[in-house]
Amino acid sequence: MMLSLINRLKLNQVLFVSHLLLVLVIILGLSWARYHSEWSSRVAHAAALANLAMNDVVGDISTAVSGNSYATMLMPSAVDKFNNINSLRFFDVSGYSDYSTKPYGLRYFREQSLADNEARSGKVWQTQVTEAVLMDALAKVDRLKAVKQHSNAKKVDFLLNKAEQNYLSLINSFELSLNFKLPWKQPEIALDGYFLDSKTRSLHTRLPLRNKNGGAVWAVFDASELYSLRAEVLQSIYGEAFVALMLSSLIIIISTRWIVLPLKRLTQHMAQDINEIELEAIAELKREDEIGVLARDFSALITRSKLQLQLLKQQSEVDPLTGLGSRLKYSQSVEAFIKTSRQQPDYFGLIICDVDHFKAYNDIYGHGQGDIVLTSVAQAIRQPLRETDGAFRIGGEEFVILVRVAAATDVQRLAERVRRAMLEQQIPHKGNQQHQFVTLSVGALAVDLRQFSKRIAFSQLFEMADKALYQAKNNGRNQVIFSQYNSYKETS
Ligand SMILES: Nc1nc2c(ncn2[C@@H]2O[C@H](COP(=O)(O)OP(=O)(O)OP(=O)(O)O)[C@@H](O)[C@H]2O)c(=O)[nH]1
Repeated sequence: MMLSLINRLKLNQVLFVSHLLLVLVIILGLSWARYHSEWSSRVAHAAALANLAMNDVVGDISTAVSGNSYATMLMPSAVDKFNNINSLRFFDVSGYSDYSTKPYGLRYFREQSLADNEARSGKVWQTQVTEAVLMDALAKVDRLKAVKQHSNAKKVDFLLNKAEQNYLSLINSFELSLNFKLPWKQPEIALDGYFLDSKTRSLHTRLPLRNKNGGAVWAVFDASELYSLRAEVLQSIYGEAFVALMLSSLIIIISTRWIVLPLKRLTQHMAQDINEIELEAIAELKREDEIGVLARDFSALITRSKLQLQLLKQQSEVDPLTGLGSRLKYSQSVEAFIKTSRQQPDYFGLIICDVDHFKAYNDIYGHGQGDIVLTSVAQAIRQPLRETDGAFRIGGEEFVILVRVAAATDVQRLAERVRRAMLEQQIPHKGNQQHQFVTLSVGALAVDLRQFSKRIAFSQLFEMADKALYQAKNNGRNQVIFSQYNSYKETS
């Protein structure tokens, strides 16, 4: 199916389609590579900017983790600091305090990004709050309340107040942890690495903590701004690819035409009749490339063919035995002969000569000798003719003379001279008992071209001359029977 489709295509179509496919593959490949590198570098740049913005916050968090302290991180000023980081939506801190083996856990989440201009405040909470921790904090409050009943010391008031605050904060964190559902899956990324989540359009980074026991901050940023940049990148790449495709198509069209047009012109030359081909008009002959070679080979072939045709024509127009015109030449010349004759107010003569008893001659003297007689007949015919007259051997021993003369009797006179010229050669012919020499019977027809009707076909004129010849044979041979078109006379 595919193969038959390809076979049906023209050369220029194949060239165009194959080049276009090649160019398409190259443009797609280059565009994809360019998009990939551009997009990757933009994402890397966005991740580096996000990490830079987190730098201060990571410092604060590291200090808090080091001292296992949550209070500073839960203060409104700290939350403001987190809120001020452009596009930060979430972070999760996991690490170990430097002074105890307790795990440290803190989370920040801001519902809406700043991208839609709604600067909502985020929430921060502790993540390692278990019921046991809550019970401990409540027990501490109860203990301090019991102490307060026996003491009015200000320090007890302060400690009780702090314990109550801590308890409330822990309850708050506990509830937040219970109710919070992560909108993202935590990706597996190395420290200082990043990951762009196309589904949620968010950029994830993982930053190391700077305290002794270490830990990491997983931060999530809103990436919608990055995606709008991607649309710009794509648009510019599409634009460049389109321009490249248009330019390439133009080049393909020009180069295809450059190859195919000369071939088309060459085939047009080839389709012409060989005699009408003008070799000088073939511009491709001057080309240096393969088309030039093809054109020169074609030109040499045409020249050779023309020469051979000319040779063949000459051979087919001449009777090889007698050197007179052949039957083919006769049939080609006859109409032209009448047409030329009709331009002048004179006579057209058609003379048919036939060797008498030639079969007998061949039988007695042999075929080779018969051939010599035929050349002698040609000689006898040629003698009285002018250059403008035509003489042909149209059959074995049958000859035709076409002449133009001023008077009808000139045709008769000419026929008579031929007959006599043959007789005068005195070639012995025992089979021609009446005359003893080789003789000719002649049928001659004169046509007055002023009376000549266009409606009469040349074959009818030939029939009339042939009838005269038949009569000459019947009357005893070695004689001329003369007739005229429309009038019929007889001489001997
Ligand atoms: N030698 C030779 N003979 C030829 C050639 N072409 C034809 N002939 C012979 O010419 C003879 C013609 O014989 P016919 O047509 O019977 O006529 P004819 O014997 O001349 O008798 P009439 O025409 O009635 O006088 C045949 O025997 C042919 O073989 C040729 O090229 N060379």
